[in-house]
Amino acid sequence: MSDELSAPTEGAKDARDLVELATTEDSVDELLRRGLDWLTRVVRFDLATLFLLRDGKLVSVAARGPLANAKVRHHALTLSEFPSLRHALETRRARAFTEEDHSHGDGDPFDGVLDLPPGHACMVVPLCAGERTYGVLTLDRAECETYPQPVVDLVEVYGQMLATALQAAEQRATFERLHRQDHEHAKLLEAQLSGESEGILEASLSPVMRDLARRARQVAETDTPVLITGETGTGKERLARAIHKWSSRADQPFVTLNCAAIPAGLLESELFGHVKGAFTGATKDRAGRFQMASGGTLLLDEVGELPVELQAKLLRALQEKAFEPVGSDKTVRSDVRILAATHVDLHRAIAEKRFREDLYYRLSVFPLRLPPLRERREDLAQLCTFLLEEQARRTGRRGMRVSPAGLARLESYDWPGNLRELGNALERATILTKGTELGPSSFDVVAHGGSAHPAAQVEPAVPSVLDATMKPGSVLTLAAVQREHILRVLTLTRGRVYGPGGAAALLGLKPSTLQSRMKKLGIARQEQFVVDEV
Ligand SMILES: Nc1ncnc2c1ncn2[C@@H]1O[C@H](COP(=O)(O)OP(=O)(O)OP(=O)(O)O)[C@@H](O)[C@H]1O
Repeated sequence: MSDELSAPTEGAKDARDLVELATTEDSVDELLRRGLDWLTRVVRFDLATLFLLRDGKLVSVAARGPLANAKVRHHALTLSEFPSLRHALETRRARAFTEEDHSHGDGDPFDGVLDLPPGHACMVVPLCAGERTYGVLTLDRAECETYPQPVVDLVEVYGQMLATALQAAEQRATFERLHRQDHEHAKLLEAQLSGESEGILEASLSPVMRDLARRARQVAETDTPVLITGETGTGKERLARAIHKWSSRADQPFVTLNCAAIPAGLLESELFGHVKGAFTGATKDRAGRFQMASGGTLLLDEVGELPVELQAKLLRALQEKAFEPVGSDKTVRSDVRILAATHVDLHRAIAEKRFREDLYYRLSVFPLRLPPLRERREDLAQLCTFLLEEQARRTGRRGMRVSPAGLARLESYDWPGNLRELGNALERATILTKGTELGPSSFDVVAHGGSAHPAAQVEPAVPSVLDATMKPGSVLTLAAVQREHILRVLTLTRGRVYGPGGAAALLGLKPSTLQSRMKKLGIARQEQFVVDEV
C-alpha cells in the first residue's frame, strides 16, 4: 500500500470502530461527521466529500480536509453530466481515477470549485446498501498520483458500512415518524369519540360532583394512587381519564386494564408482559400494560376482581416500581401512575379474604366516590345534551333534544345502570324517533320502584313486532327490529356479549354470530357496550 496515500492504520481497532459506526443510533448528521473522522485515520486526502442523491443531483452534505471550503460544502453535481460517477453508482464499485480518465472522461467534479492539478489522486466510492443507493464519497488529494487498489478496496468497504448505517438511520427516522403519526392519530380518534372532554364534572350542578371534581383536579397534579369507587356506569373510567388529562403526564399514554375481562391465567402476562417461550403460545416477547403505560397512567379497572396470587405481585410493583415479566428474571423498571376503579365493596372483599388489605391501603391513598345518577338528578338535563352531542359525533344524527316532558320522564326513573344506561336510552330513543325531539313516549323507562331493567317490563315506545294494530306506514324493517332488540339485550347484560348471561346466550346465538350481526346493523363496539372484552 502506498505510504503516501494510506494513513497508518491500527488494523483490528479501526475495523471494530467501523462496525461500531455502522450500528450506532446517531442522527444522520452525526453519523456523517463521525464517518469522516474515521476515514481520516485510514486514508490520506486533502478533501473528502460526501454527496447524497437528491432528485437526480448529488448534493454535498459534508466535507473534510484542508480543501473543504464553503464552495465545496454547497457544491451539487447533476448526475447525468458525470458518466463516470453514474457508472460507479451502477456497478456499485469504488474506483480510482487516473490522469487519462480526467482527460478523456467527464471532467473533474470540482472543476470551477477547486483548482486541483491535472492527474491528482482522486477516488469515487458509491454509498449503497441493499437496494438503495444513497450517494457517493469522493476523495481528492493535490498530489499527482493514483490511489492504489488496496486503498480503494478498503474505502469501498467503508462506503458500504456507511451506507448501511445511513439505511438504519433512515429506517429509524421512518419508524419514529410512523410512531408519532400513530400516537397523534390515536389521540385524535380518542378526542373525536370523547369530544375531548371529561364530561359533566366541573360543570355539574350537583355540589357533591363539583366537590369531587375539585378534589380530582387537585390530586391529578400528584403521583398519588387514586381509588375511584362507584356503581356501574357512573363514569369511573371517564373520571380516571380526566385525572390523567389534568396531570403532567397528559402527553404520555393512558392505559387501562379491565381485571374482570381477562382470564385469570393471562392476567399476569397482561400486566407485566412475558418473554418468548414463557408459556405455550408465547412466541415472542410481549410488553405488559405496565410497560405500555411507562411515563403515563395505568388504570386498573375492576381491581376487586384481581386474583389474590397476583395482588402480591401488584403490590411489589407499586412499592418498588419494578417487576419481572413472566418467564424472565430480569427486573424491569417502569414509572407509572396508578389509578384503580371498582364497583364492588373492597372492605367486604377484604373481610372475605378476597382482597389484600395492604394492597387496598396502597391503592386507596386518595379515594374518590362517584355518586349514582339518582343522587345527582339535577345534572340530567345537562347530561342529556352532552350525551346527545357525543352520540351525534359518532352517528351523525344531529340536533336531537329532550323535550321538558321527556326530561320529566327521565327524572322519574332510578337509573340503576347510571350514565351508561342513560346514554343507551338516549341512543335507543334517537333511533326510534323520526324528528329531533325526544318526548316521554320516546323513553322506555318507568318511574321509581319500577324494574331495574326497563326493557323487561315497559311498553315499547314504538310498535312492537306483535302489535296487532300496526298500520302500513308504521311498519318497522326487520333490520330495525333486530337492531332495537339487540340494543335492549345489550343494555340488559351491561354490554356483555360472551359467557353465561351474556347477550349471545340470551339471544341463542354464537358470540361471533352476534358480533358480526352487530357490525352489520351498525351497532359499533362502543365504549358503553364493551365490558367483557379488552
Ligand atoms: N362525567 C361524565 N359526563 C358525561 N358522560 C359521562 C360521564 N362519565 C361517564 N359518562 C358516560 O357514561 C358511560 C359510562 O362511563 P364509564 O365507562 O366511565 O363508567 P364506569 O363507572 O367506568 O363503568 P363500569 O363500572 O361499568 O366500568 C360512558 O360511556 C360515558 O358516555
